Amino acid sequence: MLKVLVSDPISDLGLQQLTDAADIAVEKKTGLSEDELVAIIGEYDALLVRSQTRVTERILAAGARLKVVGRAGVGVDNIDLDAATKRGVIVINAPDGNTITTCEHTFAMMMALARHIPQAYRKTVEGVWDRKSFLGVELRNKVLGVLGMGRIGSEVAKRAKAFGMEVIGYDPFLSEDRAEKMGVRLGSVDEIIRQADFMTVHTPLTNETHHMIAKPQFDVMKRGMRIINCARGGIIDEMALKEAIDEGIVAGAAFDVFEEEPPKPDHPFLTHPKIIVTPHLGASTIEAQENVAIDVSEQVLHILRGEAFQNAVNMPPIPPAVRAKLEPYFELGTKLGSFLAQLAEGAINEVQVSYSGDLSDVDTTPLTRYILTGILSHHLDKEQVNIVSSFHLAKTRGVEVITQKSTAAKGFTNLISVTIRTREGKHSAAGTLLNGYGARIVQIDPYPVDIPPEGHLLLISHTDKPGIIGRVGTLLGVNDVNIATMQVGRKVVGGSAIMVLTIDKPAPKAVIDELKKLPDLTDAIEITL
Ligand SMILES: NC(=O)c1ccc[n+]([C@@H]2O[C@H](COP(=O)([O-])OP(=O)(O)OC[C@H]3O[C@@H](n4cnc5c(N)ncnc54)[C@H](O)[C@@H]3O)[C@@H](O)[C@H]2O)c1
Ligand SMILES: O=C(O)[C@H](O)COP(=O)(O)O
Repeated sequence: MLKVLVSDPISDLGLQQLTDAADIAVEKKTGLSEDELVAIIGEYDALLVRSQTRVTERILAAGARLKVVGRAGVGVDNIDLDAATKRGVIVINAPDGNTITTCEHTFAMMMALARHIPQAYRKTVEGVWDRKSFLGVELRNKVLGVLGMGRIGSEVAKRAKAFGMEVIGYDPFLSEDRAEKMGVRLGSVDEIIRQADFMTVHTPLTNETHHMIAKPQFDVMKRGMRIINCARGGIIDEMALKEAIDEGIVAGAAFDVFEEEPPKPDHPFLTHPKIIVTPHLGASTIEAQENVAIDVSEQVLHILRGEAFQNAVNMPPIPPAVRAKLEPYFELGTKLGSFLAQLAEGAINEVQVSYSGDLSDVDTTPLTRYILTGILSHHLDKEQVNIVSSFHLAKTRGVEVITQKSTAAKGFTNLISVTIRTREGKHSAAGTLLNGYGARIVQIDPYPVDIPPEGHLLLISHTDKPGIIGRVGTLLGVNDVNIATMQVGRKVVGGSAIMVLTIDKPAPKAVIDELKKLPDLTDAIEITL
């Protein structure tokens, strides 16, 4: 008999496929401590959780029979994915089941914010009939900025149109075509903060999105904006938001999620008259809870029975012979992907990968997955992008993936060439493993180079003219940016050229901006690998 432990409140109806299965015993034990879970997890083949149970390395280590952890919801930040991967435990989630529910909560928050409903309710039930203090605003004819146009953001945009709002959306994966079909104006973060009357965030919390709305953004924000966060605490800097409200820049805010959950009792949002809050209720409807439980139960059943499954967020097995051949290239592939994602601007439409030489005689799909992981991790939630999910994520984001093979490798024994196309243009990079010398990037766009793919790189596009290297070196030196190595690549004398510097620590943004102002320099981009 296979045993499944359900350690958080999960819909009974949604679990029915598991409870009805004759070969599976489902046990519900909620509210257990880590020690209590460690003590019993050894008896179970599957563990089902929401966001309350923290699935730690200790729990995974004690799960001798554990084959799968199922998350009835989207975020897997409560599960130690690395530990699960190391122990061969598959982690799956239910990314689609709570999209509409969370979108509707966002709208509930937006309307409550526009009409001061929680504040008015409180006064009314306290016996005060106050019809003067709660003058609201209409949504109609207002501009809604949506940061993150994935599953939830897109649904919010759709509903906003029905309310007569103009929607500006920003998402690195939102193409002009898709935006046009949705009736959404494609904008930048800057355009949204300067133009929107309401702004709602629907991105994962990543290094890039952490505090993406903070003091510098509030300083230039359209006065009177109303802000909603039903995604993850930390995307908006909470303290900077409170100050912006107190200074009259922001008219009000509605938050379902917090940097620390639950927030401390003295958190200023809990008593602020212009901020409304809910306790992470975005996914809490009967329907969403049934949906996510159905999705996760179905996949757990497949996994326990050894059948094909979807929505795994960690590693799948790779045949040993293929792994032996490809493994040395996994890191190079990921770095080439990450390099290009940082270099490219705009929504990615196509990724083209070409394998030459030694690599052409095996199934390179796992390696392509690593390259895509490198590309997608730059914009999506790192915990959700891995070699299992990367193809699926690329497809759902409208990114076409094309692979080619050839036996000739331009003088190298092996060569991986990757080209990314966006609506702004295309960029390519090629890498190889040099016997005894490790990984190298050997081509960037048309320019031959020889760079180890690691650390902090500065890519400077310029015109091939005397003096430019000196000017760049002087500016960096004056600003205490130490150059470790420097290379220059060009196709023709006096034409366009590229300079690649490795620097010991990241250069401040102000220094990059200064670099861009130097004569004959066309662009400067910092890349961290
Ligand atoms: N409050 C809740 O209970 C609740 C419920 C469900 C989901 N969520 C959260 O909502 C968020 C969105 O969920 P989803 O299902 O729509 O995810 P999704 O992956 O479908 O969409 C996220 C989008 O954010 C975009 N993005 C990444 N970095 C960005 C950046 N710097 N600027 C703009 N866009 C960026 C991605 O390209 C992606 O399209 C997640 O953080 C999820 O955990 C919260
Ligand atoms: O990531 C999610 O799916 C949401 O944040 C909901 O989490 P919950 O299952 O704890 O409500």
